[in-house]
This record gives sequence, structure tokens and C-alpha cells, in this order.
Amino acid sequence: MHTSSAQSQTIAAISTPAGSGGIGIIRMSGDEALQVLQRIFKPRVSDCSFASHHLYYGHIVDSATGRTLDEVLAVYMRAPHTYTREDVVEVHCHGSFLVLQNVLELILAQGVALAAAGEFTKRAFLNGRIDLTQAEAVIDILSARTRKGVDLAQEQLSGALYQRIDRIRKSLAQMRAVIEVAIDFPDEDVEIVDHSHIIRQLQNEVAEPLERLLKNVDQGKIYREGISVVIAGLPNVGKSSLLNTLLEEERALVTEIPGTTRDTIEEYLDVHGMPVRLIDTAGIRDNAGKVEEMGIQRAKSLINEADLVLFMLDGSRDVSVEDLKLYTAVSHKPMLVVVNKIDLNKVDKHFIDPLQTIAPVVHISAGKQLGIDELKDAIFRRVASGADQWEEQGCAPNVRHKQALLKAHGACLRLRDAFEVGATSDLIAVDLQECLDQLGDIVGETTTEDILDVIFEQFCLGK
Ligand SMILES: Nc1nc2c(c(=O)[nH]1)N(C=O)[C@@H](CNc1ccc(C(=O)N[C@@H](CCC(=O)O)C(=O)O)cc1)CN2
Ligand SMILES: Nc1nc2c(ncn2[C@@H]2O[C@H](COP(=O)(O)OP(=O)(O)OP(=O)(O)O)[C@@H](O)[C@H]2O)c(=O)[nH]1
Ligand SMILES: [Mg+2]
Repeated sequence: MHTSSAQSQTIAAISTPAGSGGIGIIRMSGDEALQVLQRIFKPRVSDCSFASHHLYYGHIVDSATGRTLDEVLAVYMRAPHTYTREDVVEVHCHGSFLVLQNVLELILAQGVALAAAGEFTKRAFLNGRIDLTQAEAVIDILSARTRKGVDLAQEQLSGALYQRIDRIRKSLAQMRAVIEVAIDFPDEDVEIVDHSHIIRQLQNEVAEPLERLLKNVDQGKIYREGISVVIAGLPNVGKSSLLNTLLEEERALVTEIPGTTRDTIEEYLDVHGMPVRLIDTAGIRDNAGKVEEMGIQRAKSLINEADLVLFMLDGSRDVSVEDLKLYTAVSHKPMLVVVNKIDLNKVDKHFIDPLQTIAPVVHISAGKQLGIDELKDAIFRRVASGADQWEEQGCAPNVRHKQALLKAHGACLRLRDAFEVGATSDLIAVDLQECLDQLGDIVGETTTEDILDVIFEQFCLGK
């Protein structure tokens, strides 16, 4: 367990976003929070006792100058039933960044330290209110781009992942207790450890639950990081029209003139809960002018970085040598062939059908909005290819969890092998401890200080 040393310093920060809003909140945490509030807050009522978790009306006044900084509501929350498990004070100001800045400076002038990014949540973790997966879920909630992403983060915040890990740890601890008896009394009846029972237990209560969690790692990656999808094709095939149709707004210019789009245009889109960074590019052709050529170079490098390329053809005209040249150039990427302008009823199956053997083909009309739902389904299937393996139960481990889950799984398999060949008990204890340590790492019990720093630095100020 981490110790709660060097935490007596009281910290403060603006906890609402920069900019203006209805209300802006300043948060303080630490032993001196109440004292500082009493110095700067003039309550309306004369007998203000600051009952814990009660909201009081009053003004923030700088007593050195007598200047009133804001009309506010303030609350004191007594430890340990608070966000950080320390004394917490919140001052609810008007949502002006300048007002918040004034009040914060007055608080800092009382000897309070400015909170580092994520420091309130870090204290909640160090003081044992939440485990590390729950702290990470707080970051995920703030950075989620789709409702599905928020839902997954909320489940993790409520302890879903922690509980699954904890159940596995309890099984391992129970096995260890049995094995330790065998080590302590080597001369006793050798049957004290029932090997076949332990092997079954390792399989059902450790290996399989770990494998189920590992299956959901891709899901975690997709919903946290999103995927990038590039629309590529010759000029005038309808790439910008597709961007507009998917976004349901006239984001990009569309004309009948080839070479309309020069710079790349990107926007976020929600495809079945998956955050998709959708990128429209300049139509690729030879002998383009200088500006268009720069756009084409940019398009080519984005294609290389893309998770998925939508290779678009104009279905109203024959597939050209240029189309095939570009197709060959992008064929190393995960790809969907999108045949556009099917409303004109001129699609030449002779050319398009053979492409089907290499990549799925979707027929659409970006202009008339035909086949768009099918295209979204195809994007989802192509990227989330293991989705049918995902478990509905909302556990989506992140890459840090994945590393530890893999190591824990490796240790578990070694352990199982050892029991199968009847290895000596003290060797077994090593792998068992390794498995437990890796799981302890996930929930933050054995995580090193520098890993914790990396995690909490991702937070925004005031969280
Ligand atoms: N004004 C305000 N709104 C906020 C927060 C906040 O800190 N302040 N939160 C900040 O992220 C979130 C709410 N999360 C919170 C989580 C735990 C506790 C808390 O005090 N827990 C105690 C007491 C629970 C109880 O009264 O039973 C505990 O767990 O012991 C408070 C807020 C979102 N909204
Ligand atoms: N009939 C029909 N016309 C379409 C369709 N989609 C796009 N168009 C037309 O095709 C022309 C080119 O559309 P854009 O979306 O600008 O094509 P683009 O691929 O972005 O072109 P560049 O930016 O020049 O590379 C415009 O006149 C569109 O109105 C469609 O589904 N059916
Ligand atoms: Mg365009």
C-alpha cells in the first residue's frame, strides 16, 4: 500500500473549464481548507457554523483591501467523507475566468499550493477511496468522445474492472494458503495439495477470467483512442460529399470541378459508439497545380497513417487506369471500396466485382444519401473485427492493464504446467507471487511512483 506521507499541504485549483460558463468552482483539499475559507468568506448569516456538506451564501472578500471579489456559495466537507478523503472546500463563483483567477490568487496568498494536474484524484487514490483503475476511469470520462466511451468509463469508475481483478486475486491467495501449508509441512501426507483440483481452479478462476479480460482490450483501445478513416480517390468521385453526408452538415465545399478540395478536412464522427476521426482529402491525380499537389502529398501521408481507407470510385463512369493505379497504391492498407453515385444507375459490375476479392465493396450515393447506414456498418465490422468476441459486461482494459494481464496470464500458465509435472512447491510460489503482483499493479497496490506520475499527469488541472 502507498503511504499518505507529505500530503498535509493544502492544495487548490479551478475545477471548471477555462472560459465563461454559468458557474465556476474552486476546490481546496487539505487540513487548512476550512481555516482559509473562514478567512476569505463573509457569510450572509452571522452564526455560520460551516456544518459539513452544507452550502452557505456569502461573499469572497480580500480582508487586506476590503475588496469584494465575488458573490458565491461555499461548502465545507469534513474528512473522511469527501472526494479526496481530506477536508474539502468548494467555492461556487460566477463562471468568469477572471473572477475565478482573482479568488484563486487570494486563496494561494493564504499559503495554499496550486494543485498539480490530477492531484485531487491522486489523493483520492493514495488515501484509498478509489483504486487505480477507478482513477484512470476519471480520465477516461473526461476524454471520452462518444456516449459508449462514457458508459464504459462509468462502469470502470463504479469498480467493475477492480472487482473482476480482485476476484482473481482472492482465488490466487486462497491457493497460496493451501500451498504454503504444504511447504511448511513437507513431511506430511503429500496429498495435502490436490493437484488436479488446483489445476482446475487455475483454469476456471484465473486463466479463463484473464483471457476474457484480454479479449476486451481491443474494445478499450477503439473506444478510448478512436480510429482514423481517410476518404481517398480520384478528383470528383464524391469524397467531400460523403464527408458532408456522414457529418450531416455542409462542412466541405462540393463542386462539379475536379480538384475542389485542396487541404485535408477532418472531423469526429460517432459510428456505433466508436469515435471516428474522418478525413477528407484532395483527389489524387498527376499534373496537378502547385497548391493541389501539396494537398495530394498530404493526402498520401494521411493514407499511410490511417486505420482504414475508404477508397472511392465514381460508379457513373468506367473504372480508369488512374483508379487502378491509386487502388494499388493504397491496397496495403485496411480498406473498403466505396462505389459512389449509384443513383445514376451506371455501375459497371465487370470492373468492380473483381475488387470484392481484396476488400469489401459498398455501394452508396453520397449525394442522394443511399447506402450510408450500410457503409457505417461496414466501417464498424472492418475495424472492430473481434467485436462479436467482446463481452457486453463493461470491462475495457487499457494498454497498461493489457501488459499486466499478459504477464499474469503467462505466470498462470507456467503455474499450471508446474502442477501438471509435479514441480516443487517453492518454485510454484514464485510464479504465484508474480501473478498476484501483476494484478496488484493493475489496481495500483504495487505500482511504482513514476508510473503513477505518468498516469496522473494526463489529467487536467482541478481534477
Ligand atoms: N461540486 C462538485 N461536483 C462534482 C464533483 C466534485 O468534486 N464537486 N466530482 C468530482 O469528481 C464528481 C462527483 N464525484 C464525487 C465522488 C466522491 C465524493 C465524496 O465525497 N465521496 C465520499 C462521501 C460519499 C457520501 O457522502 O456517502 C466518500 O466516498 O467517502 C464526492 C464527489 C462530479 N461532480
Ligand atoms: N449524381 C450524384 N452526384 C454526386 C454524388 N456524390 C457527389 N456527386 C457530385 O459529384 C461532384 C463532385 O463531388 P465532390 O464531393 O466535390 O467530389 P470530391 O471527390 O470531393 O472532389 P475533389 O475534392 O475535387 O477531389 C459534385 O458535383 C457532386 O454534386 C452522388 O451520389 N450522385
Ligand atoms: Mg473534395
